[in-house]
Amino acid sequence: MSGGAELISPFETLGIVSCNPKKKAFVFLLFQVFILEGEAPAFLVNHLENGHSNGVGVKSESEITEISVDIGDRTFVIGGNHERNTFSIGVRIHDKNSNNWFSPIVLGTGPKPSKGYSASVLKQGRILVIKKGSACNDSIWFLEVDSPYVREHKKLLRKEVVAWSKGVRGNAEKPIVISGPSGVGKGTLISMLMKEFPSMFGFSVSHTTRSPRSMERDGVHYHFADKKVMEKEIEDGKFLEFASVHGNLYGTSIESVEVVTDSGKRCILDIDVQGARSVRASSLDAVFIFVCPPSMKELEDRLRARGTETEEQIQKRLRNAEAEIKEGKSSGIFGLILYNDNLQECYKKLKKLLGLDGVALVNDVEKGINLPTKHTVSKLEDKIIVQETGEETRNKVVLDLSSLNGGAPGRTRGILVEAIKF
Ligand SMILES: Nc1ncnc2c1ncn2[C@@H]1O[C@H](COP(=O)(O)OP(=O)(O)OP(=O)(O)O)[C@@H](O)[C@H]1O
Ligand SMILES: Nc1nc2c(ncn2[C@@H]2O[C@H](COP(=O)(O)O)[C@@H](O)[C@H]2O)c(=O)[nH]1
Repeated sequence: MSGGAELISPFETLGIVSCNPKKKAFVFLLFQVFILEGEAPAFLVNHLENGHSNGVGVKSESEITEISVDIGDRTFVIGGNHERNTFSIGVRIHDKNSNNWFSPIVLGTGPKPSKGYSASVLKQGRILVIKKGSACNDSIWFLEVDSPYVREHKKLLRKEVVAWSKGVRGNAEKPIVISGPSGVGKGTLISMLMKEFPSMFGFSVSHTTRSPRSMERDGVHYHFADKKVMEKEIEDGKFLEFASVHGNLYGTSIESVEVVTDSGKRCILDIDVQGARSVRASSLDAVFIFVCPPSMKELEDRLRARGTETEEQIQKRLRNAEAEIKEGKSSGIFGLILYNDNLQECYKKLKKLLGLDGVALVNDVEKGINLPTKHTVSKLEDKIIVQETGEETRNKVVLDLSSLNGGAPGRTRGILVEAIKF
């Protein structure tokens, strides 16, 4: 698994030549902009006249529930079924000055439609959206309307942009990115780590357009993907990084990382140097490790002995390896460099680098507190008070948002939850 500078990419077939995968994703997004232009507003301004209080209003009609949030001259209308999208709730913007409606470009994966929402406007251009009646791990969401990530994309796309990010309680350990030339032993080292520490580490299952090897299983080693489907998902902002490696498309979906992190495990990514560069430029705060072979001869021997590639593919991988080793050592992407000569020695060093020689890593993920289905929401500085409604109860859940970190295109972490029962 690995790749150096690969010349052919799926984007070049579209006449787009850029080395930066992020830029390529933006170009795809630009196509979306053209599709959105000229769309008629799907509902009317007077929808907003119902139930506004403190800048947040709720409209509920049988199966349609939407919430409107005022920020300055704009109203963000979240929810409803105007997008006819069963995968993620819709977002519309009403500009009060021009009385115009916009369908913004919506980045990231948002919550699935629900029968009710509450919302609260936060600092840093974020709206907290609570899905009523959802499981605790799916109830807290953030719609970024003026965060640094959104502003960057607005500038690039010259269009209205909003971005979803799922809220996660507590903080998980930093993900680990492992790169190195094909055949150096990345997969072997990762397997050893996962075998020895199964409850501590989880593997980010990448997508690839290459064909499965005989022992590889879909969803375990890779998500084996159709090229067009994968390109569409990249276009939809679902990938943290992607790259053309040894002639195939590979990528890490945001979901793949989050599935691992949500389970309270530390996520390991096995990706090439181009991918590592993109992750480094993203909001994912990770540890970067580069694995070097003792020599090119030894690398070639390992690739041949593995017996998974044709002679032509081996030659291609070896050619790419030279550039990749050079970049891995000199680019400054990788804070840690490991030589995999003797496997057991290298594994010992890896464990030491990760602080596993004696010290146990504990993930501080709070579990088990559900938000009440029927509630009101109020804000007190950095705390959100979710007050259960009903005749008999005064139970509250307090969400402390003072240590939020992360955000779109990944999760928003650091939510501290306290239940107060009466
Ligand atoms: N230190 C080592 N000494 C000898 N053989 C090794 C060593 N480390 C790994 N190998 C062997 O080298 C081969 C390649 O290892 P592995 O598949 O883990 O590489 P990789 O870096 O994950 O490659 P790719 O990027 O192509 O997936 C395997 O057959 C593995 O058993
Ligand atoms: N940029 C990314 N590179 C990836 C990803 N998943 C794997 N890889 C790298 O591809 C090569 C080849 O892998 P192989 O399984 O075909 O031998 C290897 O260097 C991997 O590190 C990914 O999601 N993104």
